[in-house]
Amino acid sequence: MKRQLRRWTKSCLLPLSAILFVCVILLQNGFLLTTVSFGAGPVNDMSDNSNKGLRKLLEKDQLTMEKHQHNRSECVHRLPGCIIIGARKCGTRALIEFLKLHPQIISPNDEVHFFSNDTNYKLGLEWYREKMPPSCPDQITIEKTPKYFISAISPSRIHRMNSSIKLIAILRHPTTRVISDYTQICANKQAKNETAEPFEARALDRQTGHINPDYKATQISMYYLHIARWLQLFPLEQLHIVDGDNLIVNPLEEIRKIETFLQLPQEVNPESIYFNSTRGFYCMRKSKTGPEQCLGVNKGRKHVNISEKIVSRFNKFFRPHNERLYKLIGRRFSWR
Ligand SMILES: Nc1ncnc2c1ncn2[C@@H]1O[C@H](COP(=O)(O)OS(=O)(=O)O)[C@@H](OP(=O)(O)O)[C@H]1O
Repeated sequence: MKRQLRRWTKSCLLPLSAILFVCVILLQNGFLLTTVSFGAGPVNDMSDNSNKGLRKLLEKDQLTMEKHQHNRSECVHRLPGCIIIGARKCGTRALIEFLKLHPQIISPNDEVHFFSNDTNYKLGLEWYREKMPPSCPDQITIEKTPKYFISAISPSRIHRMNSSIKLIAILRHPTTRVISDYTQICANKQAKNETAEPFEARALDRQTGHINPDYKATQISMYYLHIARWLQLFPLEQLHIVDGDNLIVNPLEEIRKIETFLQLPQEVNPESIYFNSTRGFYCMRKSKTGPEQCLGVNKGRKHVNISEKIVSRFNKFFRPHNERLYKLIGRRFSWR
């Protein structure tokens, strides 16, 4: 019996180890193939994403590239078909960068300040057109200058250029916007080794302690006043308002609404927008081989500390302005 068992073990052990060996080789090859086919490019950079996401992105990019191929001579400098008018510190940069992920959206890298700046405006529309990157026939050029939002002269100048142009405004909680604005002023002062005046000195009336309505940052957040000026010339259907607070937490939702507004197909690939936990914001990957890109450190700064008492005074101050805005645009925001 013992001898029989030993003979059986001997005869089985050899084929079993051979099978095991082959399995290990196959497994190794399978693993290597996976790494090679999805591993090209900056996989190591994409800490927040899986290989599956990258594969989808590569496939979609390929299809999109084929669909939007153009003869170079058709692509020329064109005036914008849409302008992001502001408001400052509401997420205008993030918005345009996300929109540029769409193959049919093209935009200059810098703010042009054409309609809000008399010196630039005097240079004429040809100067402005040249500032736009070349766009192909199925593309729309979008320019963004947050200053237009508050500039009294910009709506009529834009209207004169193109009365059917599409406009995008982005708004966020008005008090948060004021604090973000003041935080930026402090950071700019600090960079020059200077100190900014205390927030209270700028934002509150020295005698009464009430909100100072003449403080520029407060004025910008009185959205009703500015939007009303735009709507004197442009119909509401031509103005899309982005929820800047939602853009921070759900950028794709806001981008989809803009694709609809601009009558573009939904082609911003969800895999190209992802949350970067180190930055605490959504970042993007602009091309299949490009690295991940987050906005600069001047976006998403830690806000200066403003007391609860002053914050609630601001919230109360903005309430009637917000209500007037809701009535004007037929839509509410969840600003408390
Ligand atoms: N994805 C992403 N990454 C970084 N920052 C983001 C993003 N989405 C929205 N935001 C918010 O954008 C705010 C800055 O707004 P703007 O770009 O309009 O500022 S500026 O007026 O052009 O200086 C900035 O405001 P602060 O947080 O107050 O700095 C951000 O909150």
